[in-house]
Amino acid sequence: MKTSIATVSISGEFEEKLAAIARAGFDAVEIFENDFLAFDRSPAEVGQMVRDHGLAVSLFQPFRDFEGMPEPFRSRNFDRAERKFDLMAELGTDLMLICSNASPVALGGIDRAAEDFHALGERAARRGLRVGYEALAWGRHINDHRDAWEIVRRADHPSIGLILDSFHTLSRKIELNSIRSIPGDRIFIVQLADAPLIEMDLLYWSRHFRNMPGEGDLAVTAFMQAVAATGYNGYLSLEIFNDQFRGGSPDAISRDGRRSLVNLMDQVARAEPQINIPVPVMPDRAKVSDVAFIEFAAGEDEERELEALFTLLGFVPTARHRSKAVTLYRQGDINLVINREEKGFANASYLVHGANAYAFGLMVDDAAEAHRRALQLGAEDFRQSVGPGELQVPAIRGVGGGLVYFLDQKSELARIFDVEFTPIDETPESIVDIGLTRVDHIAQTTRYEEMLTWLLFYTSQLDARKTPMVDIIDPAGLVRSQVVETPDGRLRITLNGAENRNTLAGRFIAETFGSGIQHIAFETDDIFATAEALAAKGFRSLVISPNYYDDIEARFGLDPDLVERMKSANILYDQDEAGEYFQLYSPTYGEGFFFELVERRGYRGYGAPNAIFRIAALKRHLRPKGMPK
Ligand SMILES: O=C(O)c1ccc(O)c(O)c1
Ligand SMILES: [Mg+2]
Repeated sequence: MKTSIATVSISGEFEEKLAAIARAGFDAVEIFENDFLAFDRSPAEVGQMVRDHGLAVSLFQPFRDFEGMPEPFRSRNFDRAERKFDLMAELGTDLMLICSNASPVALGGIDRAAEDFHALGERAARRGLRVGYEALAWGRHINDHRDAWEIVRRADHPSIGLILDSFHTLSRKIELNSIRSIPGDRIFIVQLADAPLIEMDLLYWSRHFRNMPGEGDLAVTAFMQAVAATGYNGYLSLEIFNDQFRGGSPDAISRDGRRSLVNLMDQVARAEPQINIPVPVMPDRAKVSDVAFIEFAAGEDEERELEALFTLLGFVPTARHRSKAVTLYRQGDINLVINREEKGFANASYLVHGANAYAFGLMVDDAAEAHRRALQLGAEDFRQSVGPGELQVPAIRGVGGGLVYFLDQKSELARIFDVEFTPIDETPESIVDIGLTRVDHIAQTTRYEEMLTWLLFYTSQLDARKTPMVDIIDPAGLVRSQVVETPDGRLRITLNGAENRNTLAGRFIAETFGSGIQHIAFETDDIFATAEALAAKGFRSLVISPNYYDDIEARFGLDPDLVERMKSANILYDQDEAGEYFQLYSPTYGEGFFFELVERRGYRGYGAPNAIFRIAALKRHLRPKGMPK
C-alpha cells in the first residue's frame, strides 16, 4: 500500500511539513503549486528536499481551467502546460492533476474536451509525463467522475488518465458502482478525504471542512471499496483542506492521516478480499464488552478524600495490591482503583495533573490482539516494570497522556484483581450499597482541536461508532460533544471539546494541565432509591434550579407527582424515541471533576438537552481548591 498526502493538508513551513509527513510513514507528497510558489527554493532543490526525506512526489497540482477553452485561451493553455511540464521534470514527478474547468468562458462538450486532452497527451508523452483529469464537484461543465471518465476514455491516450477524489464523488452522492467498471490502470491516482455532513455550498465545504477518512460522515470506505475493485494499485493520497488542520500540529495531523489510511484499507480489504492493493494484515477492531476498571492517581491527602467519596457513594474497599499502594473499590460490576504509589506512571500523572482518573481498562475479546492492532495504527505503547507474580497488562497511551489497558476473559488478565491483590475482609459498617451496577459512560474533556484525533483513535481500534456532534451551551461558550459507543452500549465514551478556557470543560483542561476524564457516569436500576440512600448518608447532590422542573412537566406532559419527586432529589429528565433517562449529579470536586448517576429506561442518548442546566449548576458549586470531606 503506497500512501501519500497533499502538502496543503497540514500546517507549517514547507520543510516542516515534509519532515512530519516522513515521520508519520508516508511514501509520497502531492505538491500543491501555491505551497511551492510561496517557498523560496528552486524546483530542483524542492525535489531534492523531498527525496532527502525519503519521500517521492506523487503529483503536482492543480492545473486549472484547461479543457474546452476558446482561442486565444486554448493556445495559451498549451504553452502554460509546457511550462509546468518543465517544472515537474525538475521536481521529479511524472504526474500532473488537471481539475475540471470552472471558468465562465469554458465551452462545454465531451468531444471538445477529449480532443484537448488527446493533444496534451501527445505533448506529455514526448517528455515521459502523465496527466490525470479530476472532476471538481463544482466544475462548470464537468462535475461528475462519470463524465470525466468519458472524456478520458475518448481522449484515448496512454498519457491521459482519470483522477478520482472521494470528496467530489461523495459530496454529490454519485452512484459508487459507476467506479467499478473503470479499468484500474486508467485511474492515475486516488485522492481521499472525508467531511462532516453540513448543508453548504460545495466549494466552501470542500475547501474548509474536509477531514481524514473516518473522521467525517461520508461513505469513504464504500468509495474505496469500489476503487479497489477496479484493480487499482497506485497511491492512496490524502487531500485534506481543513482550516483547523492548517493551524494544528504537523506531526499530530500527519499521524492521524496515516492512521486513517491504515484503518480505511483494513476495512476495505475485509469487505473486498480480492483487491490488488497490498494491505497490512492486522487483527479486526476489538470488541469491547465492559469497562473493567477506572484508576485514579492520587497523593496521600487526596487518597483519603477519594476514599471518603467512594465509600459515601457505596463503594466497598475490596482488595489491596500485594506490593503497591493501590486499593480496589467495588460496587455492582464497577471497579474503581486508587493508586497512591510514589513512583511510576500514576505518580507522574498525579504530579502533573493532580489527583485524576488517569487510566481505564477495557474488557475486550482478545487483549493481545487489541494491543497489536492499536500499535499497527500508530498508538504509543505503554509498559511498566512489573514485580514477581504480577501481570504485564497490554496498554497504550490515550487522551491527555492517560492510559487505556486491554483485558480479556480468555487469559490470566481476567483474574488480575485475584492475582495481584489480596482481599480486604471486613467491610466498614458505614458503607451502604446504593445500587450502582456498572459504568454507563466515561466523559473525556479535550481541546476542541484534538477531538477528531481521539474519535479516530477509538473508532479505528474498537468496534465502536461515533454519533453526530452536538453543541453544548456553557454560559461561557460553546463545548462540542461527540460520543463513541459500541453497538450494544456496553462501552460509551463522550468526548467534549472545549473551545475556550472559561467553560467548565475549558477550565478543567487549564487547571489540570491537559485533557482527561472529567466525569464518570454510573448506572443504577432505580434512581429514586439510589437518591434516597445517598441522601440518608448526607450526600449533597448538585442542586438544580426549580424553574427546570416547571418546564419539563409542561414539555413532556409528566405526572406532577413524578416531577415533584425528581425536584426534591435534584434528578434531571430526558426522553427519546426509545425511552426515558434520569440523571443525578454530584457537585464538582477538585478542578471540576464530578460523578453522574443515571437510570436508563430504554433511552439511548446522554441527556444533552440538560447539559446547559447541569453546567450552570456545576459552576455555582465549583470550588477553588481541594476535594470535599
Ligand atoms: O478546491 C480546489 O480547487 C481543488 C483543487 C484540486 C483538487 O484536487 C481538489 O480536489 C480541489
Ligand atoms: Mg482533489
